[in-house]
Amino acid sequence: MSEQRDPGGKPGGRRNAKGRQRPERVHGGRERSAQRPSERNRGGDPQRLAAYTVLRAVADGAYANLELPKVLRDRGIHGRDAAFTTELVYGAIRMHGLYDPVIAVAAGRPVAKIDPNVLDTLRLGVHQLLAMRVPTHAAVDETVGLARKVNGAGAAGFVNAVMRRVSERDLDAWLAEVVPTGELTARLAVEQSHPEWIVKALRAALLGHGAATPDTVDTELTTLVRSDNDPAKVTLVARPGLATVRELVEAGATPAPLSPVGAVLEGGDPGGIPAVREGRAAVQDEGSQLLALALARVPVEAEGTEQWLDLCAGPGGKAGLLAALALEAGADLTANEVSEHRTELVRQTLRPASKRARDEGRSLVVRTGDGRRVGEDEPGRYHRVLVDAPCTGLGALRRRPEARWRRIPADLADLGRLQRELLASAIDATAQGGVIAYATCSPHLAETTFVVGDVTKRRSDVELIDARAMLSGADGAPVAVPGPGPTVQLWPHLHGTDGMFLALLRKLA
Ligand SMILES: C[S@@+](CC[C@H](N)C(=O)[O-])C[C@H]1O[C@@H](n2cnc3c(N)ncnc32)[C@H](O)[C@@H]1O
Repeated sequence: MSEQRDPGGKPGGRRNAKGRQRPERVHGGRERSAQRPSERNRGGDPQRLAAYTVLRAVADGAYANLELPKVLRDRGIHGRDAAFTTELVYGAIRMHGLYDPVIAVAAGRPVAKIDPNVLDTLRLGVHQLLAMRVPTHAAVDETVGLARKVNGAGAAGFVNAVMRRVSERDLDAWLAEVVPTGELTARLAVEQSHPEWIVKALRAALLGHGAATPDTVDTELTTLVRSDNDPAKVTLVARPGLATVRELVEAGATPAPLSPVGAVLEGGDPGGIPAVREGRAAVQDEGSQLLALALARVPVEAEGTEQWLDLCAGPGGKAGLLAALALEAGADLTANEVSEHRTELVRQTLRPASKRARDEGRSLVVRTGDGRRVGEDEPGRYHRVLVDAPCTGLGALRRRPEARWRRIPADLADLGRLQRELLASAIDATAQGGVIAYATCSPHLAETTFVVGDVTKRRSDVELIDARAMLSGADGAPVAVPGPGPTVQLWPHLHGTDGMFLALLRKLA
């Protein structure tokens, strides 16, 4: 959980020289306003109102990472105020697996019996009380003000009572109250706010990928699920031949710890960097960069121009890097995507590379199509094929706050079928001696080693190669990956990347 100060404070209150809100009275160590909540701050402040709006949109199916920037832009919320709103939104969504039991105790009723609109207001308030450095009086008063505006006067009284009860204890005391005793997975599910099936799946994945032993798994699992609640750093990729890491460093970033084409932006808007604005560089997780680089590094002998294929390319992050690498290598790239909308996003991403491809007489094709048909339609045509398969995204939970609550175990069955079909099609589409990279942003065994094992055991025209040997860090040294190989699993708590999986397969006769 991160700490973020309240930038706004209470409208109309006394302020110190730095513009900070001054408490009217200090009461038993807690700051309290002299007015009753019903008389104070009747409207809620713009940041909390914006956060509430995003939470309601997410409840209706929106994605926080898409909705929040829109709301911030529409309401003219910038700088520290935008950072405060972001922390409210991400924290309240991520952590409601912990906050809901707290709210239930404080309200004296299960959260299922609380109006969902009011519950979202309370989640925002509880996040301020238990995880942010917002003074108690401001957290209570502003949440009551927000409730009055968006939930009505009756609800505001209830919100006031619940907030006051929550504010009577600190985080440790609430953890002692609501975290169950017993199995670690059940404890972590509440303490670190994850559905328990995900905690169990991550435990199995740590063991199955060789990142933990039965002796170390409890410690590794605790660190891993904690890291899902830490905001991911903004990592940039300098697409080779179009931008350089140096250019990004000169714009304020620092070289990334792992990826030779990566840079970390500690603060500020990536869109303010010319290379990013022009599509020569982009925001991209370091793990994704390492995977695309690994596929490009595998030795392949091809007659004529190498043909590269990104089978599931939307929205185009890896295709953007692969296109730049293909141009550097004198290869052609086809980027395929089943959804028309996402194909358009790939097209936009590849615009700078497409221009260069045209200038150099290279082919860079972006098209819409079902990847499951490509093997049959274009057998043996490609020399390097990426299958960045649709998956549960359990390795990227820190980026998508609502994802953990949307996924259900049943998703694995449908995804597993699609993943197997896409991988089989990719193998069919690969020329003899060519290489296939199967990747997911999930470490779940059912989407990673089980898929690769099932597909490879049914066919004799493919063999696994050591993906670890193709993973080279910023200094040229191998990236340390736990486990016996030949597949690679990256971990947020070990590598600071998304939890990306990579298997490399060589096509035989
Ligand atoms: C994990 S995402 C790929 C991310 C992408 N490689 C990137 O780095 O931006 C998986 C993509 O597969 C697409 N997809 C799903 N089913 C597909 C199919 N049958 N054929 C091709 N693409 C498919 C999804 O629409 C989604 O865009």
